[in-house]
Amino acid sequence: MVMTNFTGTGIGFGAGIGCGFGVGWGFGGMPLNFLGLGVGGGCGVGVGLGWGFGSAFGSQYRNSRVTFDGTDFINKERSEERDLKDPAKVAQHKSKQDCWIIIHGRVIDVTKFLEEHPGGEEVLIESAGKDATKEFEDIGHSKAAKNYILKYQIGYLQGYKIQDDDDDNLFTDSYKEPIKAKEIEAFVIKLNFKPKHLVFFEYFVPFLAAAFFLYYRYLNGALQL
Ligand code: HEM
Repeated sequence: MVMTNFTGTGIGFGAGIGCGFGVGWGFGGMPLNFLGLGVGGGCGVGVGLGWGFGSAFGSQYRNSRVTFDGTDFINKERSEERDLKDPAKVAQHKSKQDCWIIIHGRVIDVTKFLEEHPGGEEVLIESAGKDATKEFEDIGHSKAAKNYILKYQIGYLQGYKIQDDDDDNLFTDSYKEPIKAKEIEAFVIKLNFKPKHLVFFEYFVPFLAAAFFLYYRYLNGALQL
């Protein structure tokens, strides 16, 4: 789970004066956004429910699934698994129920991809637990196939040497700068970043609006006495 800032229209409880506009602090945006600050229109004096106009700023709950450099990281735990794999350990995953293969030094868990593979599951199972770089390249797989490799990659093979003759940038570039778990964490932390002025809007302005409203009610009462 990560928190991100959002902007969007929203519904909020707002204090309105007369038949005019009021400032509200409530829910904004979809889905599951909260603490939004919006401007709402409402009739009458008092606290009412108003539809937000314009922009609302706030915090948003979102799933921790992030896409980075073309790769989906389902969650933090999975990104931490992107470590170096011992070849002996890889070799143990050689069944249909648990099928890992190595392509260009990347360890890929293709168990969930077996049925989806256009070339059939048999060829993948035959190479299970082993390096299938040659077989993979012999077919002349497309860029889409290489993206699948990034998607299902769970780590790198221990002791694998970066090869200068990798002829595809998709792989060569990533080898030179493999994505490490720490970088992913930093990426997520950046998503959390909330500018100071948003904090001001979220907390100070609603209290200010409430204070104005109470002052207005107080003046009204005082004048009637
Ligand atoms: C042992 C290694 C592999 C062999 C021998 C192999 C074999 C094949 C063959 C024969 C085809 C052609 C099917 C056809 O056109 O009828 C194919 C297509 C395909 N394979 Fe593989 N494959 C291997 C590994 C992989 C891996 C690891 C992935 C991705 C994780 C993958 C993804 C694809 C995709 C997406 C296609 C569709 C055509 C394309 O986009 O290139 N394959 N494969």
